[in-house]
Amino acid sequence: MTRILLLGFGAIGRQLTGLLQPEVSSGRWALQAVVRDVEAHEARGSLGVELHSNDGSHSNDGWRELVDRADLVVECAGVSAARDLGPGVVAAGRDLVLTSVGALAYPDTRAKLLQGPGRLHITPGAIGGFDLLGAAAEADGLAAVRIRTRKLAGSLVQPWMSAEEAADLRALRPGDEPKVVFSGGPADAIKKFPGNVNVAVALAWATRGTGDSATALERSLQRVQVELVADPDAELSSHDIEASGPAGRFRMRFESAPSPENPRTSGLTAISLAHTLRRVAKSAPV
Ligand SMILES: NC(=O)C1=CN([C@@H]2O[C@H](COP(=O)(O)OP(=O)(O)OC[C@H]3O[C@@H](n4cnc5c(N)ncnc54)[C@H](O)[C@@H]3O)[C@@H](O)[C@H]2O)C=CC1
Ligand SMILES: O=C([O-])CC(=O)C(=O)O
Repeated sequence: MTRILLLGFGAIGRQLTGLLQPEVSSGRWALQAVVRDVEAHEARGSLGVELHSNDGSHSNDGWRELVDRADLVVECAGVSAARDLGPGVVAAGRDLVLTSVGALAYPDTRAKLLQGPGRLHITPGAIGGFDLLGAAAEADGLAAVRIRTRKLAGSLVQPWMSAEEAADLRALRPGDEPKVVFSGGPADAIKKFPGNVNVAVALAWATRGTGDSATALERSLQRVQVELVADPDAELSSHDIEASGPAGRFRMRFESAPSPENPRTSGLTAISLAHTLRRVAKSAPV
C-alpha cells in the first residue's frame, strides 16, 4: 500500500481525493491529510481521508512523524506552506509533489527543495504542453516565453491591495473593459498573487532547458513574461501561452472552469495533479 500525505485539504485536496477513488477503494493507496483545523474539515466531510492537525510549524512533532510514515507527500496548501514545510519533506528523504510551484521562485526555498535526498516533482497544474516546450527549450529553441492569465476580477483581490484598488476590482461588471493587474516576471507575480500565478513559475520550470536545475530555473524566470488580467466576462479561467525562437512559434490556450470551492483555482489543477501522482507512483519522470 502507498501512503500518501496531503499537505492541505482545500479545493484541490478534496477534488483530488475524489479523483483518486479507484486507487483508494481498491486498497492500493491510503490518503491522510494535514489541515489547520480538523473539526472545521470534519464538518465539511472528510471524504474518508484521515485528518491530522498542524500548527503550521515544521518543528511540530506530529507533522514530522506523519512525514516519516508517508511514502509520498503532496503539497496543495499554498506557497507559504510549501516554503515552510516542503524543504523538511525532501530533507527527510521523502518525495514531494509540489502544486504551489511558485515556491520555486524564491532562491532560498528553491535551493532546499532541489537539494534532496527526497525527489521533487512538479505538477503542470492548470496548464500543459510542457513536453513540447521542454523539448524546444532543451534544444535552445526558445527565445521568448509569455503567459497571459485571465480570471474573474474578484478572485484577484489581495490582502496587500488598498481598499480603493480592491473595490475597483470588485466593481468590475460584465461588459466592462478587462483590467491588467500585473505585468512583469513570474518571481514578482507570485509574490503579489500567490494563489493565481503558480502556472507562470511552472512554465519557467518547464522551459528551463538543460544544466543545473536551480541556475537554469533562475535564467528561465528572467525570460518568462507574465500578464495577469481581471476579466469581468471570464466565465472560465484562461491561460494563453506564446513561446517563440529558433524552434518556431507555439501558441496554446487553456480554458477551464474555476473550482466550485475556490474560484481562484482552475478545476483542471486537481485533475492534472491526479495524473502527476499516478506517474510518480509508477516512478516515471513527470
Ligand atoms: N500549479 C497550479 O496550476 C496551481 C496551483 N495552485 C496552488 O494550490 C494551492 C491550493 O489551492 P486550493 O486547494 O484551491 O486552495 P484552498 O484555499 O481551497 O485550500 C488550501 C488549504 O490548505 C490549508 N493550509 C494552508 N496552510 C496550511 C498548513 N501549513 N498546514 C495545513 N493546512 C494548510 C488551508 O487552510 C486550506 O484549507 C494554491 O494556494 C496555489 O498555491 C492553485 C491553482 C493552480
Ligand atoms: O488555477 C489556475 O488557473 C492557476 C492558478 O491559480 C495558479 O497558477 O496559481
